[in-house]
Amino acid sequence: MGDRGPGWPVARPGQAVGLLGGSFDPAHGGHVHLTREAVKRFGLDRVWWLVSPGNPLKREGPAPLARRLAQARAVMDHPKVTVTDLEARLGTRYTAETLRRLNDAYPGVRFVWLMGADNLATLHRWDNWRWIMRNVPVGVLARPGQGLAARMSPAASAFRHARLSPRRSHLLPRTPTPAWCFVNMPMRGESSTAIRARGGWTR
Ligand SMILES: Nc1ncnc2c1ncn2[C@@H]1O[C@H](COP(=O)(O)OP(=O)(O)OP(=O)(O)O)[C@@H](O)[C@H]1O
Ligand SMILES: O=C(O)c1ccc[n+]([C@@H]2O[C@H](COP(=O)([O-])O)[C@@H](O)[C@H]2O)c1
Repeated sequence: MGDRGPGWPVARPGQAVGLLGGSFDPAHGGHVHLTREAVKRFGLDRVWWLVSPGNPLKREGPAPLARRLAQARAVMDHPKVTVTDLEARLGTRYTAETLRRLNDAYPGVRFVWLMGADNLATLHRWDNWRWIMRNVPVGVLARPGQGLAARMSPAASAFRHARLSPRRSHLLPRTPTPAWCFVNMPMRGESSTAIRARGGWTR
């Protein structure tokens, strides 16, 4: 089974596992809400929060990984959700590389990449973003003020043909790739930037 080591999360072949990558600097109610909605709407068996060693596009480094992990675990308490430092264990920062490695390490597991609408709007700046869209189902969840930018984004245009209707969102983990689905949900305005700005978290 690939190169899994101790402390790695568990998943069985056939299970649908959502991956929410993020800086979580800090984690907040918006992440929790996104995760609960994603479980319901995409029919996920598990969600793993991949607490990033550092977003390759962000100039300023985040708070230390151990502190972000501990805070995320305190915020997210759900039997289907695991908060993990898998990317640090793998030595990856780029999502495409993480996904390749996880597909090798967990054969038969149906991974779904999860993200808020703001990330779809800038996905075309990510390393190997077309590979991600072609090889992994992507579930996008609404975020305040980001709907138009996401729908008009280069990634949404390039993969227009691969968009799954939100009415069929629960089929996403089993839909042949490329496949992505944008679902609306009651929106939550929390952001890590806002929390840091009001002094609720220091790096
Ligand atoms: N309130 C929210 N609603 C929907 N999605 C969200 C929300 N907050 C974060 N996300 C999504 O969660 C993932 C991880 O987000 P991240 O850890 O960067 O939090 P953030 O609040 O966006 O942080 P920052 O403000 O520092 O950029 C991203 O895909 C992001 O789009
Ligand atoms: O692979 C890339 O090029 C890439 C560029 C920017 C962001 N990402 C990933 O996107 C996820 C969200 O990042 P963030 O900092 O907005 O929380 C996180 O898993 C990052 O590693 C990935």
